[in-house]
Amino acid sequence: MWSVHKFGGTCMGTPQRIQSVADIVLGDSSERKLVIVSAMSKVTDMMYNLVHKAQSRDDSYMIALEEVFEKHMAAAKDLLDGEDLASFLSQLHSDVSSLRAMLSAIYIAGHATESFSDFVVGHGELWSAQMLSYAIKKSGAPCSWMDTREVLVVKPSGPNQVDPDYLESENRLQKWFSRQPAEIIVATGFIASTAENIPTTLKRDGSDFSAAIIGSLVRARQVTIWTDVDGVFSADPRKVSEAVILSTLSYQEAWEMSYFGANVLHPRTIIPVMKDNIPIVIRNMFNISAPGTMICRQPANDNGDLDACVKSFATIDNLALVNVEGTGMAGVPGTSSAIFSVVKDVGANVIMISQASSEHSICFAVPEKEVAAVSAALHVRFREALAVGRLSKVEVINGCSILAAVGLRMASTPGVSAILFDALAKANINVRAIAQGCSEYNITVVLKQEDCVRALRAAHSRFFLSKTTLAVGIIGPGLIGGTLLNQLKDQAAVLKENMNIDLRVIGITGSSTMLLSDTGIDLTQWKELLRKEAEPADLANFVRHMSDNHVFPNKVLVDCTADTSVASHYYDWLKKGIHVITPNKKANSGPLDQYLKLRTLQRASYTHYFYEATVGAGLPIISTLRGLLETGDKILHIEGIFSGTLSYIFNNFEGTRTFSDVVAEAKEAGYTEPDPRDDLSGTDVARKVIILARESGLTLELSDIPVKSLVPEALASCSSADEFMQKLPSFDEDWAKQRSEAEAAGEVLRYVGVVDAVNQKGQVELRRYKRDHPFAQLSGSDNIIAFTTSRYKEQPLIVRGPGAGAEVTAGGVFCDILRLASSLGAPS
Ligand SMILES: NC(=O)C1=CN([C@@H]2O[C@H](COP(=O)(O)OP(=O)(O)OC[C@H]3O[C@@H](n4cnc5c(N)ncnc54)[C@H](O)[C@@H]3O)[C@@H](O)[C@H]2O)C=CC1
Ligand SMILES: N[C@@H](CC=O)C(=O)O
Ligand code: NA
Repeated sequence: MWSVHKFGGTCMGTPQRIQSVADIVLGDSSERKLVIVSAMSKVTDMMYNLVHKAQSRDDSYMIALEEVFEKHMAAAKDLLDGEDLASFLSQLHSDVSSLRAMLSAIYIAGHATESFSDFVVGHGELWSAQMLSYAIKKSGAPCSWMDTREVLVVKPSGPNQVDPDYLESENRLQKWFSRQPAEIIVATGFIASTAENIPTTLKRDGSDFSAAIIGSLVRARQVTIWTDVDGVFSADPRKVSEAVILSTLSYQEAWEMSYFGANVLHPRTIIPVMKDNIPIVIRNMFNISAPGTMICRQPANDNGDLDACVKSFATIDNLALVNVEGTGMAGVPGTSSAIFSVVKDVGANVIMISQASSEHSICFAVPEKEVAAVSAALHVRFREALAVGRLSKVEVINGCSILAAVGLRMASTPGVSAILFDALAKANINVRAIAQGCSEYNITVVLKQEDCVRALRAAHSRFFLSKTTLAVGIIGPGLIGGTLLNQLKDQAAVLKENMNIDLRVIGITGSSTMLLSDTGIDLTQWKELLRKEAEPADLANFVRHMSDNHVFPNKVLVDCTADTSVASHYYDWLKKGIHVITPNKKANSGPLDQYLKLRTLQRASYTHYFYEATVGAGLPIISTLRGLLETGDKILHIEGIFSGTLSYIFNNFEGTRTFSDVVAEAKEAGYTEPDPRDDLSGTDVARKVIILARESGLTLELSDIPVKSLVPEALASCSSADEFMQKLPSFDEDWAKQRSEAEAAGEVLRYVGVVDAVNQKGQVELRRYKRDHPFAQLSGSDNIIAFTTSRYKEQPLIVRGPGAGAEVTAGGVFCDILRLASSLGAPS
């Protein structure tokens, strides 16, 4: 069976590319191959220019012809050698001499007929086909070249348009094959002849049309059109960076899309293969690994998914709507015919039409540059109807664009238009007019031109992005925020590949600068970008940037600060539909009424609020507690070491080491709060106790928790964390004394927090434990949390492990992001 390939001018642009084309052809294992080629890139223009020069009596056509000759001679010398080169060059010489003679005749006459011109121009294809066939023969494969003017017969069918004569062409082709039975045939694209054997061309449809006609004549298995793009995109990639290459398209879909200027074939080129159900594949010769887009009758990826019904989106700008309105139109046959005959007389092209069934108005879109003439002509034609009020107005609305959704399977699938209009509504886009024919392949909406790209992105993302695409905004790229960004950078591709979770950080804000992106910041250089390309930080603008983004369906703000004022906004963000994730303890340990309001909103909405890292960093503390409560267990008592910093300090405050040294180490290791006094004062532990108490149903305020502070009174009023750290050594002796007293009693110091659910109390204190107590066995920044519950009564449920530090905390926040993705529908 035949396989047909077509290579355009870009693919044949240089000798190296012609060699690659030969390699591609040789790599196709089909039984027989027919390869259609265009002229080398720019050659067709050069040839038209020769004719133009000659007929305008410009004798530089001679030099221009010489350039054409040189170009092909140089390419052939690069590509071929020996006898092949010699015979190609001799043919080239003889062709150029006859061209010289013909151009000279054109020069003298000052005129070229269309067939003269077609004869000259067609040489580009004759030469490229011969060069390629020699290049293929070089490898030993049997290959002939075909001058398609000998077989392809066409007749003019309109201005700049021809129709193939299939019967005659097939007869001639069979005769040609009987003379030349080679396995590989390289044929000239674009050129053909009339029934009277006069050279002509396929006009604007060019070599793609040749490939489709010949594909149909030989009943090819497949026609592959090689170009320089990976295939057909779901939307113009210059406008929608998320656009994807479509793996399959139906003939009708390709048709619809080509109308909108998508990089697909001209509709006429599809007709010849369509009648025989021959698939056309569009592939990139510069990226052989890309599978391309297959255009065929029955697209394969029919997975029944509603979202997959729309194949692509396209837009047309610079349109105007004309609205003809009036009570006198309803039920009067001939009104629309009168309107459109006026439009036809003006020569304007109607791009869409819409009329509601009440028939009181009819509106249609025309190119903006044609609307003045259309409007003037309508006013003249309907002067009387307007004067007596049968028509109330002929209105022009300039500055419009069309957005069209194309997809064969939209037909008879309920809900597709609902999704489209919902996406537009969410992006706050006003639709001015709508049209959908009953074939249902295309839904067209007219909107304001300035809204068009936004509308395109909103609609495209709704249908093409995975449901679990999450736009992420990071607030506070400090130790935890920065580590999280790096973890996201390292894991994003894996998540996308394995779980279909697409995480895009579209904003990062610190306290002085912020970095915004509509589609996703390059995380490999976020630090550098934040330094170089950032703008002054403004939290309100940052949040607006998130909520105004209509590319991504789901958004999450991750608060990695320790700031109370940032935490005070969670309620508003959740109200806006933005999910919130945080390791910041301020919201959950702040005023009880605000906490309860936040949690009530969270419960009532489908917007999520996750905060696992607020207690025990990445350790599963909140989730464990939730699991117990939600399955009906009853919390009696929670006791533990909740501070990574204080755990580290007392685990390492041994021997000759001073207390202040160990505190400095904990700070250096990233365990402390931004201000280490929050740890030493016990406030951080008290906040965690409050968070767990409230999670367990207790209604306590932070001030209800008695706390033993380890901050010496004299240092409580230090103006900065640095001053505090500098003055801390003066208290080392007091600490050494407390430690030796405990040691003398065979005990260690441990700073613990307690939730007493039975008595509705909480407590934070420095206790002494015997050396064999589990709390005395910890190391590093370990936290240990023991849950005593109705089910875990004899032996508590214990969670233990590092409870502070950049990697484990950021990991805990990351886990919450994935928990969010999973509640949005990500696979498990
Ligand atoms: N370090 C740890 O092991 C753990 C930390 N956490 C929590 O993580 C959060 C972050 O801690 P770190 O990263 O260690 O602190 P950090 O001080 O290194 O980072 C905080 C960042 O937030 C920025 N920031 C402060 N206010 C801001 C505002 N209003 N807007 C924008 N940015 C602002 C700061 O400039 C800084 O870059 C804290 O809430 C802390 O309690 C939770 C569990 C463990
Ligand atoms: N500073 C905190 C960090 C975790 O919440 C701690 O030391 O535990
Ligand atoms: Na945790």
